Amino acid sequence: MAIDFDSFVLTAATADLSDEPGARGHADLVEFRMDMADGPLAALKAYDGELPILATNRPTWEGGEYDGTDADRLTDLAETTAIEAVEAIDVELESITAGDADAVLEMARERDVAVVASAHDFEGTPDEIELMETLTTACEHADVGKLAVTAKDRDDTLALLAVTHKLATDGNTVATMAMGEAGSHTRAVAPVYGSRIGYAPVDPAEATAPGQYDLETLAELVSQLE
Ligand SMILES: O=C1C[C@@](O)(C(=O)O)C[C@@H](O)[C@@H]1O
Repeated sequence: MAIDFDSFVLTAATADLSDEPGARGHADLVEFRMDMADGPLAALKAYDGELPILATNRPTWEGGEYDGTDADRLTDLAETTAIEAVEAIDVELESITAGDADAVLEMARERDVAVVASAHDFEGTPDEIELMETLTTACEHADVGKLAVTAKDRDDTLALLAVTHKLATDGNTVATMAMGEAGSHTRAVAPVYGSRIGYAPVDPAEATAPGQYDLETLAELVSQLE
């Protein structure tokens, strides 16, 4: 597998691959938000940047912008695994547990592409037991289990950090972040507790989730806290 997540991977999230040169100085990986892009497969095939790619094709039902059928969405995602620069893909945990993602998972495995199984809560932060269950299930199905919640206060962020710490110290590869203003600091702090992916836009005006820092700021904060 070309990319592993054995240490923290700073990821520049974008819908425009021409952002990549601006990300090189700080990022290890580019998350290409196919669902927010025009002609995403053609853009990926034409990509000649230096950073490897994590391909994400987020549906509207998981907070993204892809509003076609799930079968088409996952077929497009599967197609990206044949592209040299694509070293990881993001698959929604809900698609995985429903059995809808079997073909894309199999393709990724065959082509040695890493899988991030992701779950999002755009409304709030479930209790610690539920966070633990969701993230554990995500870890069971993929190389990285990812959980993004929406924090309203410090109780929420602490619960997320506690679960991150528990699962990471048990040997799981996790990525966590709390969205929203109250959660911003977790983007810098969660890596200290074992989170292995941090997402940030190259251009702060183009954030892909609420509460993100820009790439340069996140790079600086994470390196200071290490
Ligand atoms: O799932 C995630 C995490 C994220 O939502 C965040 O909060 O940084 C940003 C998304 O681009 C990415 O796909």
